[in-house]
Amino acid sequence: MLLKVRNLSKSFQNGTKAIEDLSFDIPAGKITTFLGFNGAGKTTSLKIILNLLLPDEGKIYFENKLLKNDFTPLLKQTGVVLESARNMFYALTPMENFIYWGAQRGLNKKVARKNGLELLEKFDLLSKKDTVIFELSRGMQQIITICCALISKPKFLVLDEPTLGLDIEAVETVERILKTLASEGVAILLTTHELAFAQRIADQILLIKKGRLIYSGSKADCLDKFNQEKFITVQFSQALSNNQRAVLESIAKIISINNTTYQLILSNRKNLSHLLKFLTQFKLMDLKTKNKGLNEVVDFYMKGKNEDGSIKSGISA
Ligand SMILES: Nc1ncnc2c1ncn2[C@@H]1O[C@H](COP(=O)(O)OP(=O)(O)OP(=O)(O)O)[C@@H](O)[C@H]1O
Repeated sequence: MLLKVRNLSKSFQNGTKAIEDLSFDIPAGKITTFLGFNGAGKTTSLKIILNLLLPDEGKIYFENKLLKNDFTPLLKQTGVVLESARNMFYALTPMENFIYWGAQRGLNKKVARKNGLELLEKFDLLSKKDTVIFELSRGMQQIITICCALISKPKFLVLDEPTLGLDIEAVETVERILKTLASEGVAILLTTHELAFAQRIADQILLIKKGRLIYSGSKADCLDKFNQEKFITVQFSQALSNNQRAVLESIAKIISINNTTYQLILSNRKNLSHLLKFLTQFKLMDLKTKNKGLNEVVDFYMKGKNEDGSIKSGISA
């Protein structure tokens, strides 16, 4: 495991308990997405990991070594993109920024230039190497920010709200870049409020509520467990008889009927073949199934409700 966080807690002087007893792992080659409402404790956690803030309690292990007072082994291998404009010098070109940020990381000009050129080429921005940052689009600026964070080829990349203010195309580019980096073995930890982006990009999810971790695990497991119940909408060509309805009800729960359209919940996947067999005797006008996404998962945990407003399914955190 690249990074292990154990029992992290932090309160501020004004009495705010920002995080409490957080434990999680950040593996290499995966994108871990930190989700939670404003004030949940995401930035505080990132700051502690980056040694910008001291925890009251807790331990951090990097490559299985406990970091005590010296975070250098972690910081040397970490690139950071914070949610602000302070990641770059806007009056300088990408190449000048690479040389500056490279020097901060102990790289000489030649190596910084070489690494910078490689990154620009990889992310299709070679033609902008000598354009001042001010003159680049917001999306390009964000890519250059990520390149600056990657200048010394770190194993770990931390990004706070990397898609904030970006248009769809730029979000897609950031997504492609982060997925490429993860496939090359970089461990990525990012915060985001954009759940559709998180759903596309996350391998792992950390869900934090009022400073406490309420879900930690793979996105696939999380969605799979959450989708044990299948939501199915069937439109028949004509209304069902009472008998037919009773048979349908013995297979799936009918949650609403609108003319010939039935909304069903199938809580047991074994009943799927029974349902399909039942449906083959009818002329169907439409059939839809809907999987719950991360937005429903977050709603369930954060607001305590699920799709139909009740709390009756989900996973235990
Ligand atoms: N320096 C500080 N002094 C006092 N309280 C703070 C300080 N920094 C953060 N907090 C409080 O700690 C809690 C967690 O804040 P944090 O910034 O970590 O949340 P967040 O999840 O990153 O929120 P956002 O999504 O808005 O960035 C909040 O209640 C916040 O007001």
